Amino acid sequence: MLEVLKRSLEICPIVQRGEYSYFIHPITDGVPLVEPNLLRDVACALFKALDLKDVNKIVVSEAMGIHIGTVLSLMTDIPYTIVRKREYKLPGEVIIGQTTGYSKGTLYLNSVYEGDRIAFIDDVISTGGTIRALLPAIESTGAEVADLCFVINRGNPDIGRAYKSLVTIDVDKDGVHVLDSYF
Ligand SMILES: O=P(O)(O)OC[C@H]1O[C@H](OP(=O)(O)OP(=O)(O)O)[C@H](O)[C@@H]1O
Ligand SMILES: Nc1nc2[nH]cnc2c(=O)[nH]1
Repeated sequence: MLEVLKRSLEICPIVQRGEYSYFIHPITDGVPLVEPNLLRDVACALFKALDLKDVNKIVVSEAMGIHIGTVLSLMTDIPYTIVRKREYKLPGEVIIGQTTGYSKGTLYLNSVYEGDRIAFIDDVISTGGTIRALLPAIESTGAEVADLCFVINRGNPDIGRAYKSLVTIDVDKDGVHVLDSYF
């Protein structure tokens, strides 16, 4: 398990965004091509790694949490909501400031309510800025984040609580180096 993910990371291209070495990978970018066997590898590992007991909703973030949220939802029959970069002004919408290693923006959380037990998944964690902003926003609704798992962990940031990652990587100008994996 995770051999397909690890191999795909070791061969993925890097581009410089200023000082930031940005890896380009099917799970985090949708390019190069998203191969079905990679999606299956990731979906099965997420399903095995996450504690989904009594979880009634999956939360993912736009854009690249969406394909992994879709496959996990299909496997588990648990519905999911997407934290969007667009405002809807629906009742209960939570507005969240997002800062990553290379961008700043605003996110909008909908469809999470008091009493929900949430599994949060995302394609990558890097500075942890996004999830540090998202966790209190989800909890402000009265929901509980039961478990959270990132497919790729680059940087291993402290987010104030335990979290899971399928693979931990280091990135430099030469490429991606896989340091650790959950399975
Ligand atoms: O730990 P952080 O430094 O906050 O980085 C992680 C965030 O970066 C990526 O999203 P991005 O904002 O690039 O949006 P995208 O999914 O639309 O590419 C990823 O999906 C996370 O949400
Ligand atoms: N694709 C991609 N997404 C990221 N999100 C945070 N860092 C990165 C990165 O280096 N590559």
